Amino acid sequence: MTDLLSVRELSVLAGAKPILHPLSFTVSAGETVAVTGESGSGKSTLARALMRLLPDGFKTSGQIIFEGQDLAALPERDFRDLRGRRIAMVFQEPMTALNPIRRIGKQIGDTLKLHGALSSPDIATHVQQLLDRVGLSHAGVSAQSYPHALSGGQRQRVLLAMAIACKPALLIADEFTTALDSRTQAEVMDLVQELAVEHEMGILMISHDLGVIRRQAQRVLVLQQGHLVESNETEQLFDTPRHPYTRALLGMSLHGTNHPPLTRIPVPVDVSEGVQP
Ligand SMILES: Nc1ncnc2c1ncn2[C@@H]1O[C@H](COP(=O)(O)OP(=O)(O)OP(=O)(O)O)[C@@H](O)[C@H]1O
Repeated sequence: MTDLLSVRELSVLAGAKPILHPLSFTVSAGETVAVTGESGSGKSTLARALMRLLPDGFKTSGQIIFEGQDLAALPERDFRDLRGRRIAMVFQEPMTALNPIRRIGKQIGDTLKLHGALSSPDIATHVQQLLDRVGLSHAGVSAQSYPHALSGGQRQRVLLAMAIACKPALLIADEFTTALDSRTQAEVMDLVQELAVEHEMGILMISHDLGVIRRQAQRVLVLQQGHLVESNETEQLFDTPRHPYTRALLGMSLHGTNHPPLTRIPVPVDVSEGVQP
Protein backbone atom coordinates (compact mmCIF):
# COMPACT_ATOMS: atom_id res chain seq x y z
CA MET A 1 0.00 0.00 0.00
CA THR A 2 1.23 3.51 -0.75
CA ASP A 3 1.27 6.13 1.96
CA LEU A 4 -1.56 8.61 1.82
CA LEU A 5 -0.26 10.45 4.86
CA SER A 6 3.28 10.34 6.14
CA VAL A 7 3.91 12.25 9.34
CA ARG A 8 7.61 12.78 10.02
CA GLU A 9 9.03 13.99 13.30
CA LEU A 10 5.93 16.03 14.09
CA SER A 11 6.15 17.90 17.38
CA VAL A 12 3.93 20.46 19.09
CA LEU A 13 4.77 23.07 21.72
CA ALA A 14 2.24 25.09 23.70
CA GLY A 15 4.39 28.14 24.45
CA ALA A 16 7.52 26.47 25.79
CA LYS A 17 5.70 23.32 26.98
CA PRO A 18 6.12 20.23 24.79
CA ILE A 19 2.72 18.65 24.11
CA LEU A 20 3.82 16.23 21.38
CA HIS A 21 7.37 14.97 21.17
CA PRO A 22 8.68 14.22 17.67
CA LEU A 23 6.64 11.35 16.27
CA SER A 24 6.34 9.65 12.90
CA PHE A 25 3.71 7.39 11.37
CA THR A 26 1.89 6.70 8.12
CA VAL A 27 -1.68 6.09 6.98
CA SER A 28 -2.31 4.30 3.67
CA ALA A 29 -5.32 4.70 1.41
CA GLY A 30 -8.14 2.52 2.71
CA GLU A 31 -6.38 1.90 6.03
CA THR A 32 -7.76 2.71 9.50
CA VAL A 33 -5.11 3.73 12.01
CA ALA A 34 -6.18 4.29 15.62
CA VAL A 35 -4.51 6.65 18.07
CA THR A 36 -5.04 5.84 21.72
CA GLY A 37 -3.70 6.74 25.16
CA GLU A 38 -4.99 8.09 28.45
CA SER A 39 -6.63 11.47 28.85
CA GLY A 40 -4.11 14.25 28.22
CA SER A 41 -1.71 12.04 26.25
CA GLY A 42 -2.00 14.31 23.20
CA LYS A 43 -4.47 12.49 20.93
CA SER A 44 -6.62 15.52 20.10
CA THR A 45 -3.55 17.73 19.79
CA LEU A 46 -2.26 15.36 17.13
CA ALA A 47 -5.55 15.49 15.21
CA ARG A 48 -5.74 19.26 15.44
CA ALA A 49 -2.10 19.70 14.43
CA LEU A 50 -2.81 17.74 11.24
CA MET A 51 -5.85 19.91 10.52
CA ARG A 52 -4.09 23.15 11.54
CA LEU A 53 -6.74 23.74 14.14
CA LEU A 54 -4.51 24.32 17.17
CA PRO A 55 -5.14 27.43 19.28
CA ASP A 56 -2.87 30.49 19.12
CA GLY A 57 0.35 29.97 21.03
CA PHE A 58 0.87 26.42 19.75
CA LYS A 59 3.83 25.77 17.49
CA THR A 60 4.14 22.78 15.19
CA SER A 61 7.28 21.46 13.52
CA GLY A 62 8.10 18.48 11.34
CA GLN A 63 6.65 17.29 8.08
CA ILE A 64 3.10 16.24 7.21
CA ILE A 65 3.30 14.72 3.74
CA PHE A 66 -0.20 14.22 2.35
CA GLU A 67 -0.77 13.08 -1.22
CA GLY A 68 2.83 13.95 -1.95
CA GLN A 69 2.91 17.52 -0.59
CA ASP A 70 4.13 18.82 2.74
CA LEU A 71 1.11 20.33 4.46
CA ALA A 72 3.29 21.97 7.07
CA ALA A 73 4.80 24.13 4.32
CA LEU A 74 1.52 24.87 2.54
CA PRO A 75 0.26 28.50 2.63
CA GLU A 76 -2.89 28.96 4.72
CA ARG A 77 -5.05 29.66 1.66
CA ASP A 78 -4.08 26.41 -0.06
CA PHE A 79 -4.51 24.52 3.18
CA ARG A 80 -8.05 25.87 3.64
CA ASP A 81 -8.95 24.61 0.19
CA LEU A 82 -7.64 21.16 1.07
CA ARG A 83 -9.32 20.98 4.50
CA GLY A 84 -12.81 19.58 4.10
CA ARG A 85 -12.17 18.61 0.48
CA ARG A 86 -9.24 16.16 0.67
CA ILE A 87 -8.99 15.85 4.48
CA ALA A 88 -12.16 15.89 6.55
CA MET A 89 -12.60 15.71 10.30
CA VAL A 90 -15.48 14.60 12.47
CA PHE A 91 -15.75 15.32 16.18
CA GLN A 92 -17.49 13.86 19.18
CA GLU A 93 -19.89 16.73 19.78
CA PRO A 94 -22.10 17.31 16.74
CA MET A 95 -23.95 20.28 18.19
CA THR A 96 -20.79 22.35 18.11
CA ALA A 97 -20.19 21.42 14.47
CA LEU A 98 -23.81 21.83 13.37
CA ASN A 99 -25.83 25.03 13.36
CA PRO A 100 -28.90 24.13 15.46
CA ILE A 101 -31.20 26.54 13.61
CA ARG A 102 -30.23 25.68 10.04
CA ARG A 103 -31.78 22.80 8.13
CA ILE A 104 -29.39 19.88 7.69
CA GLY A 105 -29.78 19.82 3.92
CA LYS A 106 -28.59 23.44 3.76
CA GLN A 107 -25.62 22.64 5.98
CA ILE A 108 -24.55 19.67 3.88
CA GLY A 109 -25.10 21.81 0.77
CA ASP A 110 -22.85 24.55 2.23
CA THR A 111 -19.96 22.07 2.33
CA LEU A 112 -20.54 21.17 -1.30
CA LYS A 113 -20.76 24.84 -2.34
CA LEU A 114 -17.61 25.74 -0.44
CA HIS A 115 -15.50 23.20 -2.27
CA GLY A 116 -17.25 22.41 -5.50
CA ALA A 117 -18.78 24.07 -8.50
CA LEU A 118 -22.09 22.23 -8.45
CA SER A 119 -25.22 24.11 -9.53
CA SER A 120 -28.17 24.32 -7.10
CA PRO A 121 -30.23 21.44 -8.55
CA ASP A 122 -27.11 19.26 -8.55
CA ILE A 123 -26.43 20.20 -4.94
CA ALA A 124 -29.97 19.23 -3.90
CA THR A 125 -29.60 15.88 -5.66
CA HIS A 126 -26.21 15.26 -4.12
CA VAL A 127 -27.48 16.18 -0.63
CA GLN A 128 -30.31 13.70 -1.06
CA GLN A 129 -27.88 10.98 -2.15
CA LEU A 130 -25.72 11.67 0.90
CA LEU A 131 -28.71 11.51 3.26
CA ASP A 132 -29.67 8.20 1.65
CA ARG A 133 -26.14 6.87 1.91
CA VAL A 134 -25.69 7.60 5.63
CA GLY A 135 -29.02 5.95 6.38
CA LEU A 136 -30.95 9.08 7.37
CA SER A 137 -33.65 9.08 4.69
CA HIS A 138 -34.45 5.55 5.71
CA ALA A 139 -34.99 6.77 9.30
CA GLY A 140 -37.43 9.48 8.20
CA VAL A 141 -34.91 12.34 8.36
CA SER A 142 -35.06 14.76 5.42
CA ALA A 143 -33.01 17.67 4.14
CA GLN A 144 -35.62 19.91 5.80
CA SER A 145 -34.94 18.54 9.29
CA TYR A 146 -33.22 20.61 11.96
CA PRO A 147 -30.35 19.17 14.04
CA HIS A 148 -32.23 19.62 17.33
CA ALA A 149 -34.92 17.21 16.13
CA LEU A 150 -32.40 14.40 15.58
CA SER A 151 -30.97 11.80 17.93
CA GLY A 152 -27.26 11.80 18.79
CA GLY A 153 -26.55 9.00 16.33
CA GLN A 154 -28.48 10.78 13.57
CA ARG A 155 -26.50 13.98 14.14
CA GLN A 156 -23.26 12.00 13.82
CA ARG A 157 -24.59 10.67 10.52
CA VAL A 158 -25.20 14.25 9.35
CA LEU A 159 -21.59 15.07 10.22
CA LEU A 160 -20.47 12.02 8.27
CA ALA A 161 -22.54 13.12 5.27
CA MET A 162 -20.83 16.53 5.43
CA ALA A 163 -17.41 14.92 5.86
CA ILE A 164 -17.72 12.60 2.87
CA ALA A 165 -19.55 15.14 0.66
CA CYS A 166 -16.39 15.98 -1.26
CA LYS A 167 -15.01 12.42 -1.18
CA PRO A 168 -11.97 13.17 0.99
CA ALA A 169 -8.96 10.88 0.86
CA LEU A 170 -8.43 11.07 4.63
CA LEU A 171 -10.96 11.21 7.44
CA ILE A 172 -9.84 12.18 10.93
CA ALA A 173 -12.35 11.01 13.52
CA ASP A 174 -11.74 12.39 17.02
CA GLU A 175 -13.68 10.34 19.61
CA PHE A 176 -16.43 10.40 17.01
CA THR A 177 -18.79 7.91 18.60
CA THR A 178 -17.78 8.24 22.25
CA ALA A 179 -20.97 9.98 23.35
CA LEU A 180 -23.25 7.35 21.79
CA ASP A 181 -24.65 4.22 23.39
CA SER A 182 -22.74 1.09 22.42
CA ARG A 183 -25.26 -0.17 19.85
CA THR A 184 -25.49 3.18 18.03
CA GLN A 185 -21.73 3.49 18.31
CA ALA A 186 -21.27 0.15 16.54
CA GLU A 187 -23.79 1.09 13.81
CA VAL A 188 -22.12 4.44 13.12
CA MET A 189 -18.62 2.91 13.12
CA ASP A 190 -19.76 0.18 10.74
CA LEU A 191 -21.04 2.91 8.44
CA VAL A 192 -17.68 4.71 8.66
CA GLN A 193 -15.93 1.49 7.64
CA GLU A 194 -18.30 0.91 4.71
CA LEU A 195 -17.69 4.46 3.50
CA ALA A 196 -13.95 4.02 3.92
CA VAL A 197 -14.02 0.94 1.68
CA GLU A 198 -16.30 2.61 -0.90
CA HIS A 199 -14.15 5.72 -1.15
CA GLU A 200 -10.80 4.03 -0.41
CA MET A 201 -10.50 6.54 2.39
CA GLY A 202 -7.72 6.43 4.97
CA ILE A 203 -8.97 6.95 8.52
CA LEU A 204 -7.11 8.28 11.51
CA MET A 205 -9.32 7.35 14.42
CA ILE A 206 -8.70 8.94 17.82
CA SER A 207 -10.22 6.79 20.53
CA HIS A 208 -9.67 5.59 24.06
CA ASP A 209 -12.11 2.73 23.52
CA LEU A 210 -9.99 -0.35 22.93
CA GLY A 211 -13.03 -2.44 21.97
CA VAL A 212 -13.85 -0.07 19.11
CA ILE A 213 -10.19 0.08 18.09
CA ARG A 214 -9.81 -3.68 17.97
CA ARG A 215 -12.88 -3.99 15.77
CA GLN A 216 -12.13 -1.13 13.39
CA ALA A 217 -8.43 -0.41 13.10
CA GLN A 218 -5.70 -2.19 11.19
CA ARG A 219 -2.94 -0.44 13.12
CA VAL A 220 -2.68 1.31 16.47
CA LEU A 221 -0.49 4.14 17.75
CA VAL A 222 -0.18 4.47 21.53
CA LEU A 223 0.55 7.90 23.00
CA GLN A 224 1.84 8.45 26.51
CA GLN A 225 2.40 12.01 27.73
CA GLY A 226 2.91 13.20 24.16
CA HIS A 227 5.32 10.41 23.22
CA LEU A 228 4.54 7.71 20.67
CA VAL A 229 5.52 4.72 22.80
CA GLU A 230 4.15 1.87 20.68
CA SER A 231 2.90 1.36 17.16
CA ASN A 232 1.89 -1.96 15.71
CA GLU A 233 -0.70 -3.89 13.78
CA THR A 234 -3.88 -4.20 15.82
CA GLU A 235 -3.87 -7.94 16.45
CA GLN A 236 -0.19 -7.98 17.36
CA LEU A 237 -0.61 -5.03 19.68
CA PHE A 238 -3.48 -6.69 21.50
CA ASP A 239 -1.88 -10.15 21.56
CA THR A 240 1.68 -9.17 22.42
CA PRO A 241 1.88 -5.58 23.62
CA ARG A 242 5.54 -4.61 23.88
CA HIS A 243 5.42 -1.45 25.97
CA PRO A 244 4.49 -1.58 29.68
CA TYR A 245 2.18 1.40 29.14
CA THR A 246 0.27 -0.47 26.42
CA ARG A 247 0.03 -3.48 28.73
CA ALA A 248 -1.37 -1.22 31.47
CA LEU A 249 -3.96 0.25 29.07
CA LEU A 250 -5.00 -3.22 27.91
CA GLY A 251 -5.16 -4.42 31.50
CA MET A 252 -7.56 -1.64 32.41
CA SER A 253 -9.73 -2.49 29.44
CA LEU A 254 -9.86 -6.14 30.54
CA HIS A 255 -11.20 -4.96 33.86
CA GLY A 256 -13.99 -3.10 32.13
CA THR A 257 -12.52 0.40 32.27
CA ASN A 258 -12.99 1.77 28.79
CA HIS A 259 -12.68 5.40 29.74
CA PRO A 260 -9.47 7.35 30.14
CA PRO A 261 -8.19 7.22 33.70
CA LEU A 262 -8.32 10.41 35.73
CA THR A 263 -4.90 9.79 37.21
CA ARG A 264 -1.85 9.13 35.11
CA ILE A 265 -0.88 5.48 34.52
CA PRO A 266 2.30 5.06 36.60
CA VAL A 267 4.53 3.65 33.86
CA PRO A 268 7.79 5.41 32.91
CA VAL A 269 7.84 6.95 29.44
CA ASP A 270 10.38 4.96 27.43
CA VAL A 271 10.08 5.32 23.70
CA SER A 272 12.68 2.67 22.91
CA GLU A 273 10.46 -0.31 23.71
CA GLY A 274 7.46 -0.33 21.45
CA VAL A 275 8.01 1.70 18.32
CA GLN A 276 9.24 -0.09 15.27
CA PRO A 277 11.12 1.89 12.65
N1 LIG B 1 -4.55 25.45 25.37
C1 LIG B 1 -3.65 24.67 25.98
N2 LIG B 1 -2.55 25.22 26.56
C2 LIG B 1 -1.62 24.44 27.16
N3 LIG B 1 -1.70 23.10 27.26
C3 LIG B 1 -2.77 22.51 26.71
C4 LIG B 1 -3.81 23.24 26.02
N4 LIG B 1 -4.73 22.37 25.57
C5 LIG B 1 -4.30 21.14 25.94
N5 LIG B 1 -3.14 21.22 26.62
C6 LIG B 1 -2.37 20.10 27.19
O1 LIG B 1 -1.99 19.27 26.10
C7 LIG B 1 -1.92 17.92 26.57
C8 LIG B 1 -2.63 17.02 25.58
O2 LIG B 1 -4.02 17.33 25.55
P1 LIG B 1 -5.01 16.59 24.51
O3 LIG B 1 -6.34 17.24 24.65
O4 LIG B 1 -4.37 16.56 23.19
O5 LIG B 1 -5.05 15.12 25.11
P2 LIG B 1 -6.05 13.93 24.76
O6 LIG B 1 -5.22 12.70 24.75
O7 LIG B 1 -6.81 14.25 23.53
O8 LIG B 1 -7.01 13.92 26.03
P3 LIG B 1 -8.58 13.51 26.13
O9 LIG B 1 -8.63 12.02 25.92
O10 LIG B 1 -8.93 13.89 27.53
O11 LIG B 1 -9.30 14.29 25.09
C9 LIG B 1 -2.53 17.90 27.97
O12 LIG B 1 -1.46 17.83 28.89
C10 LIG B 1 -3.22 19.23 28.08
O13 LIG B 1 -3.17 19.70 29.41
